[in-house]
Amino acid sequence: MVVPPENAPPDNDVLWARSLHYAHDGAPALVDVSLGVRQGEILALTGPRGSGKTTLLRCLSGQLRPTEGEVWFNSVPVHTMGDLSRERLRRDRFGWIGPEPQLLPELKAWENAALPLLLAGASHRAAKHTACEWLDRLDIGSFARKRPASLTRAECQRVALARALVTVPSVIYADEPTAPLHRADRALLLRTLTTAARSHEITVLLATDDEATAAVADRHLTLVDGRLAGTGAVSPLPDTPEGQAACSLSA
Ligand SMILES: Nc1ncnc2c1ncn2[C@@H]1O[C@H](COP(=O)(O)OP(=O)(O)OP(=O)(O)O)[C@@H](O)[C@H]1O
Repeated sequence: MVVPPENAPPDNDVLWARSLHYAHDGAPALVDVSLGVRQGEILALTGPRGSGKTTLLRCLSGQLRPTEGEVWFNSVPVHTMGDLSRERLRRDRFGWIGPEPQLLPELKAWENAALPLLLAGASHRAAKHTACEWLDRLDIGSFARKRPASLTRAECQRVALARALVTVPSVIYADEPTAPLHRADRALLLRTLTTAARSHEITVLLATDDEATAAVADRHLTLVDGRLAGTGAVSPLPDTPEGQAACSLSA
């Protein structure tokens, strides 16, 4: 029998962090943050501007190495991984969408959306097919051959969402993804994100300071000055095995 190490995280959390600390140039941005997130759970990270939401997402996704503390993904330690392994993990298992679409201007919409697949070695044809399917679901299939300069900001943000979803990642980190959008565009983006998450059991960490956006989540955690300040269920969890399983916090 394999005995798990004493300090290993619980098996049933897809993402788990213990006592995270992070300082930007010596200024603390995260202080002693611990959390666990179940597969398929949509977790809202709320809190005022500057409270540490982005820093936490970046630590959990392996973009930043915490100053102290641990991050585990599917019982694998991320905080001790080398740079190459962390890059591969982010490319293959994680998706990211931020407040700005950050598309490559020289690439067409479908090429931007297909990038993670192309970088992972998928054939051009297969990557194009999958990317165009996601663009269709986001109602921008007809713009697949356009470049970002000829798209609106909202359309670019949908391309960025397609890029985050195209590998059907285990976890999507969504950092204020609706911030640049008007109400109708917000609703479509959130609906697509949550529908995809529910149907593919993708875990979503959604950082937002907008109450309406946070309301799509199963649970929320609030950060204040880099510390966890509160937690709660946003809406009743669905009456499914995934829904029943989807809640854990060790703060
Ligand atoms: N690259 C950086 N260099 C220096 N300080 C930073 C950097 N990024 C963030 N900070 C500081 O760290 C703290 C947490 O910022 P962070 O962006 O994580 O918070 P946030 O809750 O996501 O805020 P916002 O909603 O404004 O994005 C803030 O005081 C911020 O000024």
